[in-house]
Amino acid sequence: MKITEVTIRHLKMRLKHPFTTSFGTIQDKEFLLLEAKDESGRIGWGESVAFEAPWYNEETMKSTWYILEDFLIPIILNKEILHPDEVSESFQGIRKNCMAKSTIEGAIWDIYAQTQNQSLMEVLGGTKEKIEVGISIGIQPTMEQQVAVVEKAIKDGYKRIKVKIKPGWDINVMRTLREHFPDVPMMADANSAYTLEDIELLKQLDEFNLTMIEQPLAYDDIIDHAALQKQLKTPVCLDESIHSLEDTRKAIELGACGVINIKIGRVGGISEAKRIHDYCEEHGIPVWCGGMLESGIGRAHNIALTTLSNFVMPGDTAGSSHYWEQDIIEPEVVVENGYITVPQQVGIGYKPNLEAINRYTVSSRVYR
Ligand SMILES: O=C(O)CCC(=O)C1=CC=C[C@@H](O)[C@@H]1C(=O)O
Ligand SMILES: [Mg+2]
Repeated sequence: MKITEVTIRHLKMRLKHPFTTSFGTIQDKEFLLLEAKDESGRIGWGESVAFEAPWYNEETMKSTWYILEDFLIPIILNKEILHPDEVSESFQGIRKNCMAKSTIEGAIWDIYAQTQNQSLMEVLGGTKEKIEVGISIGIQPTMEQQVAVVEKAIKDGYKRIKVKIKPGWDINVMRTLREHFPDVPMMADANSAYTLEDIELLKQLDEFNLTMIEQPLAYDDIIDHAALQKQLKTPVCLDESIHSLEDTRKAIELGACGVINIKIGRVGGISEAKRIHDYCEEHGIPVWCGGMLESGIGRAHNIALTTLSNFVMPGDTAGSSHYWEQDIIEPEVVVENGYITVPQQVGIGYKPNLEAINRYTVSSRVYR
C-alpha cells in the first residue's frame, strides 16, 4: 500500500463527567484524529491520545500535530508499505514522540487489515470473541460520591474497579471502599503522586487486597519502583514509565513490577505494543490495556489489541456511553455484564460516524 493523503482533525468532545486524577481534571477532551487514504481509496483511522497539556507525559495535542506534519507524514507519504511493522522501523530516527507516531501507525494498521480483508484483531493474531473490561474512576468531590460512583460501576457489571489516589486521598478511600465492597476486584492508580519516602504509607495499601497499585512513583522511574516492589505484597503495575520493549525488559529484569499496563499511544503504536505483549507473555508478566479517555476510534484499536492472549486482566475500556453523549463510531462500544463483544468486520470493526466527527471538529488540514 501507499498512503497518498492524510487528514488531521482537531476534535473537542465534552466528557459526561469531569475526570480527576492526582495531576488535574479534564472536562473537555481535545485530541487529534488522523484519516489516511491509500492509492486504492481505502481509508484508515488513527487517534492521538496526547492531551491538551503535558501532565500525563511530555506530549500534547499540538506537539503531536507538529511532529506528524513536519516529520512523520513526510516519511510515510507515497512510500510503498508492505506491512505496518515497517512504519515504526521507519520512525526510528525520530526520538520518542510515541503518541505522534502511534497516531499514523494505527491508521496504517486499519488500512492493512482492509487489504487483507480481515479485522484488526485477526491481523494482530488475536483470538477472543469477547473481552473482559474494567473501569477507571476519577477522584470524586466527596467520599459519599466516590462510594456511589463505584457502586454504580459494579452494578453496571465492570469486572474490575480502578480508582485514582493521591496524597491525602488514599488509605481513607481504599478503606471506605473495601468496607462497602469487600470482594470486588479493585486497584489504585496514583499517577506518580508518591516517592520512596512514602513507603510506609504505600505498604498500608497491602491490607486492602488490591489486584495492583499502578504507577505509584515517578513517571520516568523504574529503579525506585523495583525497591518498592520488594517491600510490597501487592503487585506494582507500570504505566507512565514504559515506552518501549527495552523499557519493559529493564523493568522486568529489575523486578520493578508484577504487571504492565500497555497503552498503544504511550509505546509508539500497535507493533511495539504487540512486541511488549509477547515479551511479557514469555516472562510470565500479565498485561492489560490502559485507556486515555479515547473516542471510539482509539477504543476500537484498544479492543482489537486486547484480544491477544496475554491480556489476561480487564482493561480500562468502559463503554462509549460512560464517556460521551454521542461517540464518533457506529455502533458505539457497548459493555454487557463486563464484556465487550469484539467486532468481526474488516478493519477496526466500527464505522466512523462522519456527521458526529464533523460536529466535533474544531479545525483540520489535508496533506498530500
Ligand atoms: O477510561 C479510560 O480511558 C482510562 C482513564 C485513565 O485511567 C487514565 C486516563 C488518562 C490519564 C491517566 O489519568 C489515566 C491512567 O493513568 O491510566
Ligand atoms: Mg495509569
